[in-house]
Amino acid sequence: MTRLGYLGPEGTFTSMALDRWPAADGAERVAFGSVDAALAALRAGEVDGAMVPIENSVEGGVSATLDALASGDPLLVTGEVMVPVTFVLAARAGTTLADVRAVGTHSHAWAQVRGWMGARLPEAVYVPTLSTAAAAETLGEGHEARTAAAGPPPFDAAVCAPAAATLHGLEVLADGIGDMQAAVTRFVLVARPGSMPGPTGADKTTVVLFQRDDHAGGLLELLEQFAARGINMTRLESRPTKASMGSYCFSVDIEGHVRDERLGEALMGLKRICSEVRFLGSYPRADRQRATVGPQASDAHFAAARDWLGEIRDGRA
Ligand SMILES: O=C(O)C(=O)Cc1ccccc1
Repeated sequence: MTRLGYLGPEGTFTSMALDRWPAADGAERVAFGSVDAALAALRAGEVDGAMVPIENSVEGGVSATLDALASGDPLLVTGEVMVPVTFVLAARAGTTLADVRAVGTHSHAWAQVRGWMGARLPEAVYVPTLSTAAAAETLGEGHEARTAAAGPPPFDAAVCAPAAATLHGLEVLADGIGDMQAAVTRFVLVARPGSMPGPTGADKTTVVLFQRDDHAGGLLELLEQFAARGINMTRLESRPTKASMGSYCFSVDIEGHVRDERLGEALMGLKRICSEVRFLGSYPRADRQRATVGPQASDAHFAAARDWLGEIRDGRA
């Protein structure tokens, strides 16, 4: 049976992403406490795939995921899932808003309820937890008994999904507390290199680019490889390589599949000018939106240009 890891426990937004992933039907779900743990288990062959958060429409990239994919044994993104995120403030029965002195949740959730917290609980102390559902679980009935934790939970309320509050028998003190009601998180299904989904016409490709050296216009040179071939970018982030202060790599999502001519040409261009190009996969877009292809950048245009060059080289033109 296929084993799929995810950032758990049950009730996280990541578990909801797995619910929406058709291939997860009938698979064994294995919860991990962190993105690093899930990806380490995948690299070690303990699971066949892992669902992890990568990007949020309010807070941006999930650094733990971007960094874990940018280094270590190669992994491939094989699909993406979008999940609308709505947050509740949940607590043990009998707790009122006035009792809440400390709030536990995942750092990405905290960043998305900052406005509500500032207005309604400005004095509340933030206690980071490994996931939103882990915070809810800590407040859940019997937690102390199950974990032999000494003393009460280190917070009075959790910011989590409504389902996590229900799962752990918590009362909802406030719902819809996200600062942006339309917040969406993007999750990716990651696998060990092997089979890659074929092109569908509505694909995304993820790469991490490492510059050869630091010089004026360096980033522009990388981006020109996409611009010159009519490739649209959907995400660009710089992340520290961690080697030294000021050393960055660029994590990029582009529209299209590595089998598309324009993408192949761009990746070859990048391979020449970068010290390393880490290919992290081509996979169908969650919204099935077809790629924007710049003028004269279709496969047919590239094929015609290659034929023309071939004729010249062969002395036929
Ligand atoms: O902690 C969770 O529930 C997660 O799945 C990570 C997360 C946290 C906040 C918004 C989206 C995903």
